Amino acid sequence: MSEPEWKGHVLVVDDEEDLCELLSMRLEHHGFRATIETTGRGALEVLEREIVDAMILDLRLDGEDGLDVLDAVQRRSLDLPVIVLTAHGTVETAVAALHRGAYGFLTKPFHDHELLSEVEHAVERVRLRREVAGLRRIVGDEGEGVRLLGTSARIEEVRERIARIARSDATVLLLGESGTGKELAARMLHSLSPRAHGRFVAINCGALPADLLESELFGHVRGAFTGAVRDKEGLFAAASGGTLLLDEVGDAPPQVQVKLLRVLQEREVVAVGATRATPVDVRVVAATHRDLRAAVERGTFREDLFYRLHVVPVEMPALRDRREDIPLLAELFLARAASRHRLSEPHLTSDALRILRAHDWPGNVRELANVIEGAALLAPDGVLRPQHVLAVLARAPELDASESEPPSGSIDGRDLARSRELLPLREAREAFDRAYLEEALRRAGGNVSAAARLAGRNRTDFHALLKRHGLSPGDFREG
Ligand SMILES: Nc1ncnc2c1ncn2[C@@H]1O[C@H](COP(=O)(O)OP(=O)(O)OP(=O)(O)O)[C@@H](O)[C@H]1O
Repeated sequence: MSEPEWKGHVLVVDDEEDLCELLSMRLEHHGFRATIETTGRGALEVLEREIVDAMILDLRLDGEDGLDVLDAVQRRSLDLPVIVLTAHGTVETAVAALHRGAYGFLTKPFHDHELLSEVEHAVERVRLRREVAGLRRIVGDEGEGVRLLGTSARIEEVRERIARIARSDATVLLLGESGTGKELAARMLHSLSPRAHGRFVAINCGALPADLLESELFGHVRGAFTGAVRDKEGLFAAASGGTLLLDEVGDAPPQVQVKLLRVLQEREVVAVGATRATPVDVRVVAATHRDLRAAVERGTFREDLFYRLHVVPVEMPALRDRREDIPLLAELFLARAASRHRLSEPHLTSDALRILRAHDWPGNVRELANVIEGAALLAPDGVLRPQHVLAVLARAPELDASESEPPSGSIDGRDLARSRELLPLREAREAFDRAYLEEALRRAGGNVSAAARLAGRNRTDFHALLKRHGLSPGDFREG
């Protein structure tokens, strides 16, 4: 069953439980989902695991300084509007809160309409900010999604840096693990640069044998080698006036490294078999997930090329180092999966979100997008629950191409146990059992007796288990 459409999610933090209840009832009456917390710590935990659109914070919490809580909240969620509650006659505290970044304040006692008007404005503002962060474009609109999404300080820094360096023609080196968005960053750089009207061309330097890569990059003349029956333009020429991304540059073979160095130094290319150089007008962006300095030390990467490329390095943060972006990205990838697979009312439960936040994401944003899409397909009603996420995570090795673990079709508990933030054992067991039962049903094509045999249980027991987990064998039958 999906939850009703809320206008926004408001976190109410006050040590007076009665007031919390009252506020929450009023908010819910006006279409907002409300979550109550009575301590600053509890509030921070909610922000860790859920998407919150606005927060109402009493500055006088039992044993805690509300302003400290405000600071901690802002460090964690930069864009969250916080409305502070102050007692009558403490305007100074309210002003101090505004100076420290609070969005607005309400003085007790306040009217319903004051509360609503503050909350509505705050939610509207956060929506706009998130849209500005490029969020809207990704939903059902992948082709044009050339912005790095996220509201964490880390990704905002990267976005700002890219916007700043886009104007120049300097060579940029994008560093970061696989799936962190290096190619997307390169596209964004291109689209913000004066070369945006030119072409963006990308090549993976690790995917082709040396000779072929060389002729792809620099072109060749007729007769340069057997099979070169006519002149061929290289990618440096094809990207003229635009941007060329040398992806996985750390994997470029030595003979190509020499030639790349020459292009960067001389700004001209010599096609394979040619005698004359041709000038090029290309901005070069290189990307790698390797530690290039270490490669230089090992002697597998040229030091002179390293310095040429390392003019403007940009480090793409790993997803586990900006976990606060996970809820937002997850919601967006879910919306995207739902539009692609025509799923109605997609929704992520807070328990599922907790698992997503706890996972280490070796395959970064790409892995998150894949896991969400996989889980969305497992969730018949579009509501992503822990078992759907866990079932996909359990067969995740194929998601990260750089990991060499053999793919496995089975569910194992490592993902549960590996999570930094452990689930309570009971919840983890429940989630595992459910995912296991689903997998058994899937393998048995919805046939209960066969699934029970696979699970080593008798049919009656197995039926009882299915019932307990609300699973219906019919959902797993072909067609
Ligand atoms: N911040 C982000 N916002 C939205 N989508 C993102 C973000 N980062 C990555 N993605 C998406 O994740 C996927 C992987 O990103 P991308 O291909 O740019 O990573 P990469 O670092 O170049 O990976 P690799 O090193 O494996 O080539 C893409 O579909 C990309 O659109």
